[in-house]
Amino acid sequence: MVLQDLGRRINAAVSDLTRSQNLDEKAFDGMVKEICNALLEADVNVKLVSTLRKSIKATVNFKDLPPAVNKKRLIQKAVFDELVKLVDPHAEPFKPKKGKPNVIMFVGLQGSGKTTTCTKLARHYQTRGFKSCLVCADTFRAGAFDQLKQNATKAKIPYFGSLTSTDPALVAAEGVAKFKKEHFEIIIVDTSGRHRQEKDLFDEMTQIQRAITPDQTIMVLDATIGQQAEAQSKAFKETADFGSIIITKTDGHASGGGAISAVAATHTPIVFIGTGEHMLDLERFQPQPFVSKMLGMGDMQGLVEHVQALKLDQKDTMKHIAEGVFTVRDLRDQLQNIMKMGPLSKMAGMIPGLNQMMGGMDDEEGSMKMKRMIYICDSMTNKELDSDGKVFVEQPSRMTRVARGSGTSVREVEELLSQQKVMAGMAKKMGGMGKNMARAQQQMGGGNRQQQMAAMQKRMQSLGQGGMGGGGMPDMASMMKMMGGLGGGGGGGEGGMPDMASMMKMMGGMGGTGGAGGGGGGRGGRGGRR
Ligand SMILES: Nc1nc2c(ncn2[C@@H]2O[C@H](COP(=O)(O)OP(=O)(O)OP(=O)(O)O)[C@@H](O)[C@H]2O)c(=O)[nH]1
Repeated sequence: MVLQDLGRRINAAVSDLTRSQNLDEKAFDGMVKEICNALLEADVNVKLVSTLRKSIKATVNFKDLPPAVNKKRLIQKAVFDELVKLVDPHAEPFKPKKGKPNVIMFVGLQGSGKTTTCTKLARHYQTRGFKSCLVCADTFRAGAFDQLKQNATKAKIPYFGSLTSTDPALVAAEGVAKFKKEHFEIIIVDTSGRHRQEKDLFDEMTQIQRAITPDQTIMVLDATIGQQAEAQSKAFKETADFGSIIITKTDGHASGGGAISAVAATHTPIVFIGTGEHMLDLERFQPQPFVSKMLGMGDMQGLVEHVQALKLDQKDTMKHIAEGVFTVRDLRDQLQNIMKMGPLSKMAGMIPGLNQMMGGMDDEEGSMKMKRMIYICDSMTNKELDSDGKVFVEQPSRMTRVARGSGTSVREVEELLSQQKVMAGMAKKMGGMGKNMARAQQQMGGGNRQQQMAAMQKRMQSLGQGGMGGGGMPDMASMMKMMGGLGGGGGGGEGGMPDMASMMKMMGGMGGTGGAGGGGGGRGGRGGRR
């Protein structure tokens, strides 16, 4: 996404300055200029850029800086804070209430991604325990109801609409009344769009609004519309007075700055951003984590939320690990969990520094590698799956059978068993930790969450030094679970940072770029035949 390019440019400008020997006012001015150019090229409104420039200069106030002050940190912080201010409307976003109907109406131009986003949002709330449903009040575009129906069915969300009615306000009112009666908590109403804002569209919007009196109106803005975003959102604001914005298609090649400027123009919070066409491609928007991610500093809070929302099934694996066991089936379950998380490149954006590290790592290659590993597991018997893998040492001919059955090679089966052995070695050590969990918790309990996280990281690190050194298969999901439990209030990139070295090692082993055999280093790693 181009916002990442923007982040990279800003980062480079700050890093160049802070690395240079001559940190004088001229160099500082040059950095501010480069940041402003990058923002302007990303379509951020010129007035906003000018304000940002003045604020950075005023905060740093280069002339009056006493020599003892750590200029580098001050400059970095000023740039970060000003970028956060740029996307922070200082308005509280709407929070739906449990146990009562929350009617949410969507508005936006045709093709902005309304229908897709309605379903994503309904699913988002559904997974968080809200009884959610969808109403299609788009009677303008033929096929709109069908599209909503298809999306809703896929996401298992109840829906309402009409193939015959031509009165959107009536359909909306009927749908909302029906779902209120059925005690739905989130009722999302999709409305029609037009190619441009025109009188008919705005009349229709006000009629629907009057008919359903929504608790929240959300405007959907396409990130690709650039500078027009500001005028468009102002026009919608005057008519429909929306309370939140969702920016879609931030995964594309859009500059995105126009949409960001709309926040400032309307003093309205962005609540979510669309990051792809898939149902799960919706991320909660918060100014600090957003800027962190844009600058390549990661978004740990987003990552934890993403993983929690997936509701990964890992009860058995966690129990096994606590007992010091890790079976072939556990490995299979972990592979499945990792595949659910979405493309590695997306996850990498949330993990500080990982994007740069990933370099040429290819999503498709990594995912194909994992799929083949799952095929291997699926060709095993239940007894083999629930074993510690030693059965294959006792009966090597089974490896050939499994390879044949899964359409893979004996080498790949060996690699998988090596991974499992590495993980089993780790589990054995963690088993001790499980037994001593009460004591460990007591040890960690005194501190705050960040201290708890640090304690846990230390544990992971000490385990990782032995077991994962050889490019062992990741236990990413368990790691995430630990982070989920500990890092809830992380505050984005600056909050609880995970142990990046371990994380990257884990991710590195996953990419399928040659290291899967686990041949090197670690005590638990070995690539050879058992
Ligand atoms: N890449 C990407 N595509 C998206 C995103 N959100 C929506 N889309 C795509 O944008 C296109 C238009 O989305 P719709 O949901 O049909 O748009 P709409 O605003 O409902 O359109 P009307 O019903 O005609 O008003 C579809 O192909 C979606 O898959 C996103 O975040 N990223």
